[in-house]
Amino acid sequence: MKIDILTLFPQMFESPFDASIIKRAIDKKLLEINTINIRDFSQNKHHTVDDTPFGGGAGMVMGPEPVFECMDYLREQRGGELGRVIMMCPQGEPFSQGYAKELGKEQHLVFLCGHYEGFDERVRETLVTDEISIGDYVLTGGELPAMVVVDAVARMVPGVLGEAASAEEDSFYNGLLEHPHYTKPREYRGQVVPDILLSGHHGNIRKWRRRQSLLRTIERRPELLTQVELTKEDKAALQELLSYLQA
Ligand SMILES: O=C(NCc1ccc(CNCc2ncc[nH]2)cc1)c1csc2nc[nH]c(=O)c12
Repeated sequence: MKIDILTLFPQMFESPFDASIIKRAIDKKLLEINTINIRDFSQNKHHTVDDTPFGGGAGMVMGPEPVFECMDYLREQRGGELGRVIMMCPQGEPFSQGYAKELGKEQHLVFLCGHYEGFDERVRETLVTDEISIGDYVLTGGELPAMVVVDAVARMVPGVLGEAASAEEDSFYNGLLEHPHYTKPREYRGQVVPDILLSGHHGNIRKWRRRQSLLRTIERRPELLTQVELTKEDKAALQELLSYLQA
């Protein structure tokens, strides 16, 4: 997968992609991430990229020229056509694991990171295929959101995660919250690991973990349960948990 990121702050992207899974994916040529400085495509002698809004009001708006010029350059670089062009913006569709899976199937993604009050509307109308928000809170720009989306999408690219992790990943898609995890030592500062996990009974361990996931989901995110297909065993466990909780 090839990823192009249009931004005013390319340097922000150096370290997050220079570590861990993403770095390995880049080294394995599964992923290529390029950043392009929108300011390099400003036509005026002061290299400005923003200006005051028509109609008045606070803040500045990112002008259309540098972005259109940059996209022309990129289109030419990429042999005439671009993949999905994703504008990061607070008004966008809320990002999700499903969205990450969908984007993980693409060969080429272009990310547009905004600043100030965002882009001139003609950018959205003409160049953008997707608009994504990473949540209902106000950040200083689109760069961190772009990093979040790139991170989640990169994990979906075949070969980026190890086989084991991706199999484990599928269990995440069952939509429940994860069960507790433990590792050595068995006892630490008086807190012990549940015996079941030391029993070696893999069937019982699987059951225990599933029940823990159900319990944790009920306690913290009950609304997730409506999207999960529950097995007979799950429903029996929930009945038991509910009767226990009501007791
Ligand atoms: O570009 C992003 N943020 C910078 C930013 C923040 C605020 C404003 C609008 N200015 C104030 C206002 N509110 C209502 C009217 N005017 C524009 C741009 C961003 C991209 S994805 C994302 N996901 C979650 N949160 C985010 O902030 C983002």
